Amino acid sequence: MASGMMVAGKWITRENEQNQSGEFHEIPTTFRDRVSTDGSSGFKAEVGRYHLYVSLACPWAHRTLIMRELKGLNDVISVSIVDPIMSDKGWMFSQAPGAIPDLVNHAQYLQDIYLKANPNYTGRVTVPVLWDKQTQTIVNNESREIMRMFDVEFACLATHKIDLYPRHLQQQIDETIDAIYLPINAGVYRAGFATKQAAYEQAVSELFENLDRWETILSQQHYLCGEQLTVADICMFVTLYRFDCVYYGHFKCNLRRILDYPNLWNYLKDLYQIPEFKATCNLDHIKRGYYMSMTDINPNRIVPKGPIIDFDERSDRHRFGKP
Ligand SMILES: N[C@@H](CCC(=O)N[C@@H](CS)C(=O)NCC(=O)O)C(=O)O
Repeated sequence: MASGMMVAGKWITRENEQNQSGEFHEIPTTFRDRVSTDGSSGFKAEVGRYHLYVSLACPWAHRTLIMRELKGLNDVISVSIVDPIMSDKGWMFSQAPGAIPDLVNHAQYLQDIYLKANPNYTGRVTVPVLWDKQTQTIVNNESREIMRMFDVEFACLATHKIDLYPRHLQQQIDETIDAIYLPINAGVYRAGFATKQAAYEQAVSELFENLDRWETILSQQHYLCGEQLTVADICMFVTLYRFDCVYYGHFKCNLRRILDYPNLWNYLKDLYQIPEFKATCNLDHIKRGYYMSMTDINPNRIVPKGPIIDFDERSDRHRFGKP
């Protein structure tokens, strides 16, 4: 997706992440500290201390925003939203509709934040980023860990007492998040960024086999881990929400649309209609973010007008009762 990365604190145009077989591989993130309720990790959960940098286009960042909304942490953790279109220096702050400039560090580019945390930084400059205003550093830039921190470590400061990682389901939730990651969440990218036919076909086959499997599971239960909404559903939602508008066309994931799966489609609408989910959804940022930033696969940067999808249409998930 990106145009470049940092090497020893310098921005360079990045080599593609495909290997010899044309398969796409993610480079792992590097800031892996942790906020804790009691501060024993060196980063205590406190009101106003942390800032979250996100892109509304990015599904990984989207997960953390949903968690922040669902927990009622909006007054505890401040947020900046980058411009939807990636610049040739990576993510950029702007006054674009739906964007929120960096009022904490007054940076122009997200790379400035990484450099502030580590002037010799080597790696990708990705969202989400959780920034500590007190020690002036990045605590963590891995969405799954940030979600967990918001849910568990910030629970004492949260205004909504919802538990999205309940103790009795933890193992099942972790297994579910792992199970959907490679074939579904990353699977769409593996298909979209494949540079060899075989790599593309492999990714698409695995993706749809897994969507078929979850379609069956969701015909029998309300959520991925049973009758309770959990963090695993947030992980699934961010991919399903982008699917028909972006992944189907732009990433060639076109065996079926989510609209063609009765259970996945109703599950998606059901989640979207939860106000805290809806508040984080911005199809304009998503469509322009993907179609205009990824010029390798869409060189003319044309953003399609459609499809027309009514995410507000009534969902049939009430048949499982109230959550
Ligand atoms: N493992 C990371 C992945 C985050 C990620 O890949 N973010 C993308 C946007 S969707 C990004 O910022 N890419 C910029 C780049 O690779 O330079 C997470 O889950 O937090």
